[in-house]
Amino acid sequence: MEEAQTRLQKIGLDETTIKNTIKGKNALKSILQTLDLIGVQECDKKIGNLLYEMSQNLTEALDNRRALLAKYIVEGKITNKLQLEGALEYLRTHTHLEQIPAEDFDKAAGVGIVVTPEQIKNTVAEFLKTKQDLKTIRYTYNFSEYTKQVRSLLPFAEGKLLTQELNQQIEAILGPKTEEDLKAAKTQVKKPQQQQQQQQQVQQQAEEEDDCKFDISKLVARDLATTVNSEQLLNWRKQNFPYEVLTRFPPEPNGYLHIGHAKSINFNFRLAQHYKGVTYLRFDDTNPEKECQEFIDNIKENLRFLGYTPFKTTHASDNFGKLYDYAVQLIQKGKAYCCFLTKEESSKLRSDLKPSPYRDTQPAENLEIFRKMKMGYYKENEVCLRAKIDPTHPNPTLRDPAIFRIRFTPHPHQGEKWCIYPLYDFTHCICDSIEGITHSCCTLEFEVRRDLYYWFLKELDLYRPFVWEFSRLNVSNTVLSKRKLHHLVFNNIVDGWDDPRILTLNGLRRRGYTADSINKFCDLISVTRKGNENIIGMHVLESCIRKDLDIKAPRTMAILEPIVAIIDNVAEDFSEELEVAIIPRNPQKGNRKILLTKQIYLDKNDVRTEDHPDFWGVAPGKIIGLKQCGPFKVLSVTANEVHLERLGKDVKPKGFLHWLSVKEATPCVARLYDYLFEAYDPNELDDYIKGINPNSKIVCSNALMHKDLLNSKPEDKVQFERLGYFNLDFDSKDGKFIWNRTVTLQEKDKIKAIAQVDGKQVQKKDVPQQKKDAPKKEAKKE
Ligand SMILES: NC(=O)CC[C@H](N)C(=O)O
Repeated sequence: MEEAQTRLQKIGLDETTIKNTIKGKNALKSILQTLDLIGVQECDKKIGNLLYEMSQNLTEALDNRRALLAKYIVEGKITNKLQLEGALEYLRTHTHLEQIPAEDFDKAAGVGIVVTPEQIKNTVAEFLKTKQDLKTIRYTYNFSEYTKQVRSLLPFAEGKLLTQELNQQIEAILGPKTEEDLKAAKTQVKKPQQQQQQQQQVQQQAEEEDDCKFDISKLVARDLATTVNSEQLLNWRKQNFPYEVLTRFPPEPNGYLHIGHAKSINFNFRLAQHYKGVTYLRFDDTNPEKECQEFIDNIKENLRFLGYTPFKTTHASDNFGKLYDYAVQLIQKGKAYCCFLTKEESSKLRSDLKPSPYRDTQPAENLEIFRKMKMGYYKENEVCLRAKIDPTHPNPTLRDPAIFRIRFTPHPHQGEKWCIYPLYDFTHCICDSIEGITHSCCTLEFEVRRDLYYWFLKELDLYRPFVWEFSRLNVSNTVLSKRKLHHLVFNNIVDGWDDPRILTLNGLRRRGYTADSINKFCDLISVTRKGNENIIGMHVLESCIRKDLDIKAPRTMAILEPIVAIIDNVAEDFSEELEVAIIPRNPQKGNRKILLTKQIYLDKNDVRTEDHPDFWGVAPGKIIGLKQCGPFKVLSVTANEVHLERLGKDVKPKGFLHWLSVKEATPCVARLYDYLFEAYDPNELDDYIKGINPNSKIVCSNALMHKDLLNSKPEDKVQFERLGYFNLDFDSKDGKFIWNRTVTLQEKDKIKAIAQVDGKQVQKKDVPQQKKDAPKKEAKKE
């Protein structure tokens, strides 16, 4: 490993990349293979990074192009990531070519397009002429927006040069920053540290644009440039579909949707909307053994929940008749044959790159067998229909893949009509084509299948949509693969498909995630072709819901583990009505009333019989605050009772606790959730189950809530002060209230590092020791 590290250092990779590469075994193998292939020991950082990027993007199908790409990089023909992406894109769409035509390839990779400093200068100058308000808004202009816009004018220019030039010219126009400018910047962002951070982020973002983050317009432009359809086919599409952009979301109804699907839904719908086009929901229902109505209904419901209305809902299975006819056409053309090999025999031949003995059966005979397959004449697996492509092809998906097979299983949407079913690859492209889809977007695992997709449409002379793959979503501390989710559900490791700890859309919804927060998350992570290995931290998702609920969720109080407290210095029948804002940030939502009485409940977690200097909660002799009603002195504490004395308002306690009057408290249950996996990336473990967090669910059965909540309905959301945001569970009925904690008020790590007591930062030592998942100290001042 040390040797690997030195080698990666010598090509100028940064330490984090090196660390991650060594961890991800495949990543390391790939870059070392590249270096070995071209015999490079040491090189410029820029070349090293490009070689690295290239190696990470080589799929199996492109492995034979490694040398070509490496040569272009080392020779300085490919000098940035945008060019590299162009080159890769070309190779991906031309895997069938043995020899790559240099001229076409160079064009695709932008070889020879040198953007001179002169050009950059002129373009920036032209661009700034269009910004007439710059002199008025001065340095408060939107840096990231500006960068993005110039960048789109000169896509092959080097990012850094471009931003440098932009900064220089702006300074030349505005002159150096005046005191006024500095003030304006300060009022824009309050904390200088935050401002700095933001600027850094923007800078980073601008640099990352070099990574060829595809935005929607680039995607469409590329489509137009590479369009391959004949005029006739384009006309056919134009006449039948009035939308220039038509996308689809094509789930197979064999499971529940998760956050990764939300990414795809969000992308497909937004892409179409952007161009005033529409999106279909298509059930990719070719496998009746795994599909059922329950999943179909659930997918529809999830789309509704997320706020998307498909222009049409279609079923691949509605095209079974057409697919049958297309298969007949292929047979007639001599491009498909019936194959009687067993599964084992055929996979052996396929891995040995040998042809099937049935490959040369004549079309007439194949037609007859295929007709008999449809009539139910053969048994399951006795025979299948295969496309006749190339048994020796380096891309295994092109080695005479099966396209129709026999299954005597009724279909959830077609009933008993069919006993032969088309397979995914054959079905998907034809359905896309029939539906006039312009952009067929899917995750990168499907990349190897793209050539096959194009092959069918070419042979059948059908309109060809543009296929574009994006990287799959990975989120930390959880798993998203269908197989792993199935395992968790069927082994009762979680409580069903809607367990609030998993990221199925039903789970998220039950946890209390709103559609807005999920869509916001999808916007935030954006859609790129960058490697499938990227993991988005769970905290990103959590911060989306926190922000959303901060402005939506009414504030109230609850107690997880009650203990009675008595205020000694007030009368037996004392009661004081306090009026407080429902959502402090949103005064329009009005006020709520709470009652302070002689007897109240506190949370046991905030109470100790013995004091400790690090502790600021309830302990004998302490001064504490109660939310909304000021300071109290703790007179005594026993295991089940606290005595307090109310103090005058001029005393300033360190922290404020949540409480409930015994007159206003009513029973409820609170479920506190934590990450389902302790491991950041459970997929990396030999056995991902070992990464499970044993304390991911804690149920507080004796909790209390304010009685105002007795009218709550499932899916109502509240903030229990200091405890977090909670969602009323679907199981709440017959007077039983179950609250699921959606998220704590502060990020896990931050809770550990600092705590703010009513707006004031306190040192770490002031923070009480917290048990895992114990109620956390509150972050924000209300
Ligand atoms: N091309 C694709 O987007 C693949 C869709 C496929 N039905 C799936 O659910 O994974």
